[in-house]
Amino acid sequence: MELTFNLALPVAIGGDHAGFAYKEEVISYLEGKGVQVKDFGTDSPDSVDYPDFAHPVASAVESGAFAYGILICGSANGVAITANKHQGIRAAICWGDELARLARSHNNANILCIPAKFVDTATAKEMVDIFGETAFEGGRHENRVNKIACA
Ligand SMILES: O=P(O)(O)OC[C@H]1O[C@@H](O)[C@H](O)[C@@H]1O
Repeated sequence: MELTFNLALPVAIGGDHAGFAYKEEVISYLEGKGVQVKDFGTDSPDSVDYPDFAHPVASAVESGAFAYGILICGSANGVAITANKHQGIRAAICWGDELARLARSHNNANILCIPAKFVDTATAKEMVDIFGETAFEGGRHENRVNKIACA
C-alpha cells in the first residue's frame, strides 16, 4: 500500500454549482504552486447534478492516473456519497485541518470532499495542502482500511 501520493501526477478536481467558485480558487492556488490539475467541471455556477461530476473524478482517481482527487459541493455529502460508491475510493468530508490530516494518516483517503457552504476558502486551501502532503500511517490503520472495500 502506498503511504504517500505520487505528486508527479495531476490532481483531479470537480464539483457542482455550490462548489464552483471554490473549485476555481483551489485550481488557481494549486496551479500557482506548480501542481498540475485536471478540472472535471462544472464550468459555471448554473445548477447541475453533483453525480455528473463526482463519478468522473472518482473514476479518474481509481484509474491510478491522478495523485488524488478533490470534490466540492455545498455540504460535501452529495459528492462524498457518490464517490464512495467506487470500490477504490475513500472520499472524506473535511471541514478543518485536523480532519484533513486524519483522513490521510488514518484512513488513507484519496479524495478530499470540501463543503463550500461550511468552510472559508482559506481553510479549503489549507486542507488541500495538508491532504496532499500527509502520509498514510499504515500499521493498525492498514488492517482497517483493507477491510473497507466490499468483495
Ligand atoms: O443548490 P441546491 O440545488 O439547493 O443544492 C445542491 C447541494 O445539495 C447537496 O446535496 C449538495 O451539497 C449540493 O451542493
